[in-house]
Amino acid sequence: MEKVLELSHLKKYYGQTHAVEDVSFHVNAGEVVVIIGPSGAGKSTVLRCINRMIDPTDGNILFEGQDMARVKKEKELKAIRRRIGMIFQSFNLVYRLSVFQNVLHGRLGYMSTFHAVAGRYTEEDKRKALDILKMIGLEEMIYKKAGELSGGQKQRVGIARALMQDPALLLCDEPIASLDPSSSKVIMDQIKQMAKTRNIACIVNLHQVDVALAYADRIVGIHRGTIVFDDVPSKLTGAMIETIYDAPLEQLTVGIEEGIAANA
Ligand SMILES: Nc1ncnc2c1ncn2[C@@H]1O[C@H](COP(=O)(O)OP(=O)(O)OP(=O)(O)O)[C@@H](O)[C@H]1O
Repeated sequence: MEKVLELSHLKKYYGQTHAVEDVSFHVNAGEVVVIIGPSGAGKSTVLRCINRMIDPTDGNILFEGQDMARVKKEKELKAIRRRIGMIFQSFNLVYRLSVFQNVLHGRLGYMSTFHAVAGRYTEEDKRKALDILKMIGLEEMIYKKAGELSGGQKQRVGIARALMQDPALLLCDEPIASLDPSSSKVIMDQIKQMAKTRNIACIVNLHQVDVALAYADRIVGIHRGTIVFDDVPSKLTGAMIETIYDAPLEQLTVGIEEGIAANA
């Protein structure tokens, strides 16, 4: 399998706080890797280091053969980031703009500053946006303002925007944290389907262990900035969940019972 991303000894320190201590793992094309861990374990920090929203303290971030950690020029970063889509808990849409315009924003990284500012998208980009919106079941919403959609619909627009980038890697930071269970299922189904049909490597940060078990090809468990588990879902035991969350199972409320039942 083709390795899309490889992290080696990634570290991120904020003064005395070691947010990420020594993280190494990889993601293959078409694979869904779910990162779980308690609040403050370092999950978001890992994702934000990968696309250099924040600068790592040390380590390597090999993406499509290039070390993201060593790229200094903004122009080079912009070129690499085109191939990394990001999906956020808070959607990060422009609510006063239409669904269609929000989706087209996925092409901004490919345009000159002049064309981007003027909103000059090519006919091909517009066709592509329409195709993706159809695929994701939102074609009837294209002229609606993004702010008028439900949470689940907003996140589908977020997915469509990421797909417009033709990403090799998709980073999803708590994509279902603000959604109800049925919308969560739709979003997780679409992320998984995208990974498989378009051969995109996906990293998904999640709080819900049951969802991780249902959707992950591999689960990475982080505890205090360090990886304590990296394996297929069937290997995640109750004892390991206690280690990751540093608490007895009965005190945990992160979809543990459902998760254990699914793995029993
Ligand atoms: N900008 C920052 N300055 C200082 N400390 C930070 C900063 N961002 C994160 N941290 C610290 O780094 C650690 C890891 O935070 P991070 O947000 O990555 O955790 P997380 O696992 O994503 O948590 P959650 O599930 O609650 O989002 C925490 O101790 C946090 O307080």
